[in-house]
Amino acid sequence: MSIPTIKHVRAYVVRGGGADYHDQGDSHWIDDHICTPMSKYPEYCQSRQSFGINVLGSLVIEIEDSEGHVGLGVTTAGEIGAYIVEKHFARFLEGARVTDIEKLWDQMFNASLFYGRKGVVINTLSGVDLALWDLLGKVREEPVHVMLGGAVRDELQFYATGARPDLAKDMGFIGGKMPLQWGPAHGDEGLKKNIEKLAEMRSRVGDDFWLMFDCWMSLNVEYATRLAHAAQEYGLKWIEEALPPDDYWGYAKLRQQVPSTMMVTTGEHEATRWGFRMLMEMDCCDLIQPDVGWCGGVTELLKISALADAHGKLVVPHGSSVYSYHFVATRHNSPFAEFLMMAPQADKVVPMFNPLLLDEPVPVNGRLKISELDKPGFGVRLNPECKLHRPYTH
Ligand SMILES: C[C@H](O)[C@H](O)CC(=O)C(=O)O
Ligand SMILES: [Mg+2]
Repeated sequence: MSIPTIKHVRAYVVRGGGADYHDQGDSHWIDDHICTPMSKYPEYCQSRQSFGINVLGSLVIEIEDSEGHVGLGVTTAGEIGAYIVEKHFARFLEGARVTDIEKLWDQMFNASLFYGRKGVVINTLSGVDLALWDLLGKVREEPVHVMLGGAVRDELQFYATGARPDLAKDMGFIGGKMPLQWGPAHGDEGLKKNIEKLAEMRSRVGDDFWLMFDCWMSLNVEYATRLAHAAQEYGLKWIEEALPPDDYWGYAKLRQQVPSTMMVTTGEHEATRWGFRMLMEMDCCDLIQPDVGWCGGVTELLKISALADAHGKLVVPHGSSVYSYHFVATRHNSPFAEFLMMAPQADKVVPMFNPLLLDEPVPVNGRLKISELDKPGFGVRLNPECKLHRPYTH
């Protein structure tokens, strides 16, 4: 039997939505006064785009094999990522067999260790890894979830992230995660407004619908503890990413201090098995949220998930649409998935990577049948109407 080899690697940049889902137009809930570590500067408080949350843009990676199959991966890494793929990672990929995913991951990681480890370099590596899994699926004519061992359930169930949990409930989701709007810089008055918002949502959705706060790295232990206790009365299910990702010590303390009925979650800005090992061994949280496009790709997520399983932690990946769904379908310790509401008013279901991908499945009534994922690879293709820019070649 002959195994195809990788012939060409190409990296493109695209603006406006896609993998960089913060790169939206005006009047979008995702850029409307969300609390961040930059909120202490009044000039960067109202809009995350004002401090550059959308500065990277989407990175699109195509990996073509000797038989003409093309694997596609996308992530948030823009032009920096395109440079790394073309000028550095391509040397390992071209000429390798399409099955060499584990070895290629190791080579890309170790070769970039001196400037990488986390952040945009691992985002880039993740995007390449997704393209490799997509390519292998196309060669084998199998969905990624089949290659990962097969689905353990018939359908996925989703909670929604957005400004309108009440509308998410009407759309069939099991819960709604709201961005926190006020942080320590806004004092007691801000904390009161956060709780008022939660109370209002609780009154709209009733007792049984999950409500969560996404704090996007912006609090400190003291504030997060006070917020958690004040939110207990309104049944907050979890407090997410309350602290900066490097504050493992703070997370460990916070987890001890929140009400016992409330989960502490984090991990969307964490990367690799070593980063997650810190979160787990220090008992920082109850549920981890790796983003498959940022944590090291599917190859690394499998290791992170096995580690989490052994520590009794749930794994509910951050966003990332089909790239998460194929994984969540196959894991017992990933009982549900996230859906990020990309409609500007969070009032309807729009594909998360809109407009970049075609054939991207979306939840219907808060659920997605695994059979919707039964296509080779990740089952999505590039929208030809999106303008791709290839800033570097090799
Ligand atoms: C809403 C959050 O601030 C962020 O944009 C998305 C996120 O952290 C999540 O989906 O989780
Ligand atoms: Mg989050």
